[in-house]
Amino acid sequence: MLSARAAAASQSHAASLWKRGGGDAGGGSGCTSCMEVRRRAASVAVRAAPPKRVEAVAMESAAETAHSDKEVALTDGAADEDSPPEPEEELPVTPWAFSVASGYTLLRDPHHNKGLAFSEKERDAHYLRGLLPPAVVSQELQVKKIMHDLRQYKVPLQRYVAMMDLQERNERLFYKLLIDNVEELLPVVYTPTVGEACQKYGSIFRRPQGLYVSLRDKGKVLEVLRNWPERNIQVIVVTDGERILGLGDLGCQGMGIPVGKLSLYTALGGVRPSACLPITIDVGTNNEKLLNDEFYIGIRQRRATGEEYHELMEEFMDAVKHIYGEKVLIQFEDFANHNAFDLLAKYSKSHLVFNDDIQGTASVVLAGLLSSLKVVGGTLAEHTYLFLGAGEAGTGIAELIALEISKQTNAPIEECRKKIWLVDSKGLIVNSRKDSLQPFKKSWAHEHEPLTTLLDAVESIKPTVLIGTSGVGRTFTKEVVEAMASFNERPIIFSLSNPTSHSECTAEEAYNWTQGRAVFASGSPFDPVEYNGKTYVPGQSNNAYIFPGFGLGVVISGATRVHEDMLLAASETLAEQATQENFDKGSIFPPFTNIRKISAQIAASVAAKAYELGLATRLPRPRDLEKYAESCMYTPIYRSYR
Ligand SMILES: O=C([O-])CC(=O)C(=O)O
Ligand SMILES: [Mg+2]
Repeated sequence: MLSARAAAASQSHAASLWKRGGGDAGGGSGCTSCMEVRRRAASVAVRAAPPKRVEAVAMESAAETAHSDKEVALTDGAADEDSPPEPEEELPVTPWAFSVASGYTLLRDPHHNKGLAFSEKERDAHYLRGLLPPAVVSQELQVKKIMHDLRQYKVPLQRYVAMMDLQERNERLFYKLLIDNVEELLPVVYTPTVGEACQKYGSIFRRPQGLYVSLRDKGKVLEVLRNWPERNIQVIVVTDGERILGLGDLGCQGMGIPVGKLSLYTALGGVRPSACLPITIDVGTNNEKLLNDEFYIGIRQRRATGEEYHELMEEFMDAVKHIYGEKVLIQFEDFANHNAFDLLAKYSKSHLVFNDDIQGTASVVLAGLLSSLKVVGGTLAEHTYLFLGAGEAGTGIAELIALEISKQTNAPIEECRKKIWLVDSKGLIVNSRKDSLQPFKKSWAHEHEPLTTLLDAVESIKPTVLIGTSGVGRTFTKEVVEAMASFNERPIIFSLSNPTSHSECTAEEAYNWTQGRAVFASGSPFDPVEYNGKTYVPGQSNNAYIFPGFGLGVVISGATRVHEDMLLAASETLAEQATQENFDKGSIFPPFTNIRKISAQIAASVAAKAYELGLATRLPRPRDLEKYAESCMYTPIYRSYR
């Protein structure tokens, strides 16, 4: 947040622009400090406004400053000390004029709108009198009303659309609702409903919620990024839409995923909404259905590949660094295997990058395994692991398990990998297949006779842990699960593919086919299951437990790179949060209701690791990192604009 002086300075900048401005809202590159003005002073580029309204902005900014909490102070500090270098070239003068967010405009500004919660005094001060019905209500009552409305919708997609509308109308209320009702609303704004939303994104599209960078923008990506109205971005989630959850290529409509992930960054991890930037890279789609869909929102061509693809990605990555500096966390999300590993390997040398599907999923599953051990006994090294699916999630998890075993036993990583077996669409990954394997699978090719089915692999390897990351539903058949139950007292079975319809088996199947003995977790949520008079509450092994806290830890420490030890630290911290009470109910994860506390703990351990590794740049190191993380978290309580 700007200091009062800076706000006033910004305001005079706004005012002078107002004098200079030509009128209409529109695109075009924005002067970066004007972007600040737009956000900080709640200005909206619409039309020239009378000077007295400009004063109202200054008052509002001052009020916001007065109410600024640590969440804001942190970003201010960051902006002062660590502002990314200003671009060297001359910035174009924006043709925009700025009016202020008061009156009617204020009601349509989602960052500041409070609807009926504007007080009498605020209504007087901000030209709202008469624009709202007389009732003044609390934020709590607004939450109650919207939850009541949402529950009237029987179709999940209608709830999703209602939530997106709320986010566009009143951002703080959206986050308050999500935080206060996290268990109920996570499946609405996130998996599974977000999957259906992406499939139908063109039809339900109302307003853009992120930035679209398409092949047509080649050579102009910097300009595209400059059009985004925020300056101090801390986290970007970017997808190219090629592997959305387990649903495959959804092209440009994958945008629902970065939008959803970033709303969890804010709700679960406390990163300010204005510091989050959802991006979709549109290089076309190979999804014929979408190419023929009249409502499709992306470019209508088959996917660009090879040099053309990588040139656009490179231009994008360079532009991000140029505009936002080195400390913006770039989360790669739902890229296809054939790009995900290469992009991560390439850009982890030059950028602060994190692949959620490889690293985030690995970290949450490792946490799930560490707490499963408290239920089934043994050490990580004493178990045998079999995966169905050898893509980003499968190999990412496998590698993190091997790393943790190596850390615990001091054995070489190659030895530790031998405890872990993977099955892909062609069968068990074995040495004799090595030549034809994609590079990221090669380290999992062990000595064994070739086997083509999962059931054969289960019967031959006799794993204690079975993990599904195949993206294909119902592949853990009754025979497979019963085989697991025949040689394990407590088989560990994780069906991780998303959304729910792609889960390798349901929670009910896992409990029924093992007579309630399975230690089960899934990627998407399942309702509690009754079996033999006992209620089982299955845990959700979803990277949503990790990435919000992980990202917060990176941001508060000013880490410049992601290191695998930071992932291990996140896993260990999450594993410590599961209690005997959770185990008794059948879950190896704590409930999402505690997630903000858990995220602060994860952030603290990730930040501590970053300091230990010399990767943190925010100095001095706060003494109590958990308290510091908590104090930095965004809260959606309304501010007073008097
Ligand atoms: O989004 C989720 O629920 C988990 C995830 O990253 C994926 O399945 O790709
Ligand atoms: Mg993903």
